[in-house]
Amino acid sequence: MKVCVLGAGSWGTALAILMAGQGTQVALWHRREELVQQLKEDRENTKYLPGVELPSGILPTSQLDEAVRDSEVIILAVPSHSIRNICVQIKDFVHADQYVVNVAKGLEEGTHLRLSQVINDELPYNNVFVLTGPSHAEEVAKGLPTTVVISGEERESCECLQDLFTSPAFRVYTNPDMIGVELGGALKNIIALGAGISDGLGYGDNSKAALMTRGIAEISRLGKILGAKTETFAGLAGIGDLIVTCTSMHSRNRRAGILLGEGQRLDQVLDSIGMVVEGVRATKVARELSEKHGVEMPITNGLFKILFEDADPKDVVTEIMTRSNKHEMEEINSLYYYGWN
Ligand SMILES: NC(=O)C1=CN([C@@H]2O[C@H](COP(=O)(O)OP(=O)(O)OC[C@H]3O[C@@H](n4cnc5c(N)ncnc54)[C@H](OP(=O)(O)O)[C@@H]3O)[C@@H](O)[C@H]2O)C=CC1
Ligand SMILES: O=C(CO)COP(=O)(O)O
Repeated sequence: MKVCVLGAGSWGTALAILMAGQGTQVALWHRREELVQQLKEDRENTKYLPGVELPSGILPTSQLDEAVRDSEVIILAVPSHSIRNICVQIKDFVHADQYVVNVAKGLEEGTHLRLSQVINDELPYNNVFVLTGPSHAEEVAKGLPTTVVISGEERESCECLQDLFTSPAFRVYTNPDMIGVELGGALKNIIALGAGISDGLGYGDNSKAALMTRGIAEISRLGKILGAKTETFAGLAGIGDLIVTCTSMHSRNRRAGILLGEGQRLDQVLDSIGMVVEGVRATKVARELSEKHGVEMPITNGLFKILFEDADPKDVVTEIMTRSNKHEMEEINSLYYYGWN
């Protein structure tokens, strides 16, 4: 199969390396000609993924129409806020039989749409898929064992893409729950910012475990209302991605959180990370969704106050910790289930 990857940031480049390593021909599109020239000359993405050689099967290009027209599979690897724009740019030369695979993790600001819905809006005749899960670009590019999930509406085409992406070091599972896998990928970034803040404040492993566990609880609460299967949040696209993002120094969300916890301002933090920190926009959208649907999301709410209302992270932690007492599972299952009246 011929493939194009739109977006030569860290994830687009790593996926191109993965597929080219298996003999697939990959057009790697980037919007800036100077970066394309640098990729061609050095055979390395020194800005976004330094230290990994680009296999010969990768063709860097700034010609969007050529890259798209020649491909059977189009992989969208730009940040979530650019997904609609890239679809608008390609809609005149996309064919209905081309598969579109989104690998970005986020929700659209304003509309609250999941990214597959945004893509469907602009490319209504294409089959849309999502590839997600615990997968830092730096490790995938080095061939370190990784597991992810692919989701889409048709089982057969999902399995076909499962085969395309699978390698001995990259194991792909299918999951038909598009809503769940997309929400898991988008919402874990909020909790990862929180985990970073906790680290930046000098809090310990207990605090991080609390954030991760109560984080997946609030993700599941919102996800259930939005139509996801709660089991999905116990899988790779849920707790799996949450674990990797909250614990890894590769995570831009966690690193941004650390700097915030150390007292830096959001604009300074985003400048110094220099790559997309999806959790910031996701926090805004998730907070609006939680208000719209009346779902309690104390961690997301706290993050919103830190990011957009200049709240002191320590005060936010105190506020979260001193809410009224609760049962652990009350939001998800009836207490009768546990044998209590
Ligand atoms: N990095 C990772 O490990 C993983 C990332 N993801 C997700 O993949 C998505 C992309 O992340 P990642 O590659 O890491 O991001 P990076 O910040 O590394 O790179 C983003 C790339 O997108 C380009 N870009 C930004 N806006 C536009 C636009 N409007 N049109 C065209 N190109 C644009 C940037 O170009 P320029 O250089 O010109 O600014 C840059 O090449 C995110 O949603 C992220 O959550 C998912 C799994 C793993
Ligand atoms: O989604 C990711 C890993 O699965 C990447 O996370 P960051 O954007 O926080 O680096």
